[in-house]
Amino acid sequence: MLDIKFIRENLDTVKNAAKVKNIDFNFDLLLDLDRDITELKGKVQELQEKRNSHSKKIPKASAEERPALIEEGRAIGTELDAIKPSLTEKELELRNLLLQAPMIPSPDAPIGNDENDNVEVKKHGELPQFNFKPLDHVEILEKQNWAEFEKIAAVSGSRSYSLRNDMVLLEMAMHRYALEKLQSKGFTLVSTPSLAREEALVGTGHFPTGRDQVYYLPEDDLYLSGTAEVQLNSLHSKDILSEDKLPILYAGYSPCFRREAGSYGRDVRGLIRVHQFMKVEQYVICKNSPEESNKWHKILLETSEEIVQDFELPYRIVECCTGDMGTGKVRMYDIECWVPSEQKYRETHSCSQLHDWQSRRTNTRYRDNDGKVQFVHTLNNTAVATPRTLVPFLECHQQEDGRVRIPEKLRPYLGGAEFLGK
Ligand SMILES: Nc1ncnc2c1ncn2[C@@H]1O[C@H](COS(=O)(=O)NC(=O)[C@@H](N)CO)[C@@H](O)[C@H]1O
Repeated sequence: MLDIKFIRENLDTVKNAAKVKNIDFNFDLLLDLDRDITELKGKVQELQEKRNSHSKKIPKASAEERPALIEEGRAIGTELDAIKPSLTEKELELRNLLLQAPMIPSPDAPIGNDENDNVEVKKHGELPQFNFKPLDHVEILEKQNWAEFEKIAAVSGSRSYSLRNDMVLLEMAMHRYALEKLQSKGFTLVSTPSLAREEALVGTGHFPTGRDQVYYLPEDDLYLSGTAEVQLNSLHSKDILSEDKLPILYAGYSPCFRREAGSYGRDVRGLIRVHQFMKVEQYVICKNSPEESNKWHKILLETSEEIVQDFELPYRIVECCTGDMGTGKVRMYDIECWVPSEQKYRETHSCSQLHDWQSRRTNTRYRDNDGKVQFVHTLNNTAVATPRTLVPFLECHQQEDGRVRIPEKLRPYLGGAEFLGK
């Protein structure tokens, strides 16, 4: 969320942010509301002062003056009561609008419309060359009895899957590997619920615009979050942390749920786009400094690169353009891993810095060493998300005999096995 003062004083900058992010935002309505609220607050203040000075006269007044004075005081109170509901309504309307105002993107972020305008900034790893006809990930899974789709779809609906046998162990090995790596880098491991209250989804920026992507449980007024970022981002809501406690590094581990509304027909086969998946999430709260945010953005990205390299997957990094990064982001990189059956790179990680856009929503602050209270900066990145990561993994490591080679770094988590499958 932006500071309304910032918008008043930098209207062109904020209008440009909406333009380059293709966000249709009604600044005139926002500023009209802002003006109305300022006027109404002025009126309330004036009436309260009038009522205070007025009420002081009553004890000193004579018996015949008193009834008129009391009546006038009552009239002021009635006028005040008449203003408050519309002031409250306009303040709520302004807040809801402010929640949709776009964060200013980094001047270094590429300007563009959508993912086609994302810029490739790095490529790593040789693409696999097969001297046999490679299978796609669904064929590998079915050949090895490593997953089931049809029967579970009859039970759980579309975009569901169940992993079986060694695939369950491989998925856990990937998460265990990522969690241990993050722990070794000083991250606090946190298993989080997927259930979340509305304000936690507002806190990350998933609400108000992304409601249609989130499962809702009306009886309990709870939501199923699509990422542990939601829970981690509200853990310190309303806190005033001390600077020496920063940065806070969390590795969140949770089931993630997504409705994938609007993705009808996309990636309907297999494990790329499902309704429920597991993710290890890197999440950082740091001090209010663009340099500090850039430093952690780089660390988070490099950590995920290490994991992808340890999985021996060819990948590229793209910097997301302004039209693809979303409302709250300052800067965002995706890691995309090579999927042979599609002959293209597919997103497996998303690494973002948001400065104080989220912390203004959760009111997460810190007292700096000069005693000044400031909003923190937040960042997040995927460490590993399955089953999507299994797709490049199975396809790139498949052998002609149908087995799948296990990269050296993962073998200790799979009883030392060099291959899975028969
Ligand atoms: N519907 C889905 N099915 C399977 N995997 C998914 C799905 N949606 C996202 N993912 C995985 O989760 C990763 C992170 O999702 S994200 O929305 O891009 N980003 C976040 O959630 C951030 N909190 C960083 O993790 C994606 O890169 C992808 O690997």
